[in-house]
Amino acid sequence: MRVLVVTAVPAERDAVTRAFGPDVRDVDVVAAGVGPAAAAAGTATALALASATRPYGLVISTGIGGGFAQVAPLASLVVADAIVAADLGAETPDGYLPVTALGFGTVEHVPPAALVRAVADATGAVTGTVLTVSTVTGSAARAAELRARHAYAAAEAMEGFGVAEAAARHGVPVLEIRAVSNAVGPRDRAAWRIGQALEALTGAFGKLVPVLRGWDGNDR
Ligand SMILES: O=C(O)c1cccc(C(=O)CC[C@H]2O[C@@H](n3cnc4c(=O)[nH]cnc43)[C@H](O)[C@@H]2O)c1
Repeated sequence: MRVLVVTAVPAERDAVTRAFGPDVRDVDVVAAGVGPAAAAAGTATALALASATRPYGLVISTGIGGGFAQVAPLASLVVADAIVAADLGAETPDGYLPVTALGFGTVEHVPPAALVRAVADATGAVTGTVLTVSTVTGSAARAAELRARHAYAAAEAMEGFGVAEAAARHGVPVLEIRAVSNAVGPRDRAAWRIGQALEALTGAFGKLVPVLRGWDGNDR
């Protein structure tokens, strides 16, 4: 099965490809850019091009991400059992409403449960909701607001929902795997551990190859 791995930046792409030996041929890794729009555009382009020759059987959104400290500490791994757009909606006097409450589109994509379990078992990743935002959370109040709205939120990043939307448009299942570089909350760049997170990403993908090869595409 052909697999497309989508990261935001080249450093994440390189961390993934470092995990692969010369025998790994059916995995393509692209750095599509930061944020949901760039991720969706890059993923949709790659899927469309491949559909004319050898379509992809799976898309994986991956990279560094913020961890909700209660469940995902620094350098830990998170695999999404739900990929949720956390700021796609409207601000109202009664609080935030997702676009689904306004009668539009979707705010959640659900990866194949059997594959999520296999990835978690193989990598030791925590399983939970990964939130996609367009603005990195920068305060404890915002982190608490997100956790109150998404009780199973484990991580926050900026690309997963965009990748998942493109994958859904092409009928391809999606995963999101994040390596925690920082805690979701007050902005403290000195506390970010991007290098350690990239090392964890390489370690995770080194363990994923047999899982991906063994997955038959069924969600059970
Ligand atoms: O606060 C800052 O100045 C700052 C310092 C370093 C990186 C950033 C980013 O905006 C990184 C966004 C990039 O990395 C992913 N990412 C990593 N941690 C988080 C997070 O806590 N919330 C959302 N996204 C995060 C994201 O997927 C982007 O690709 C800012």
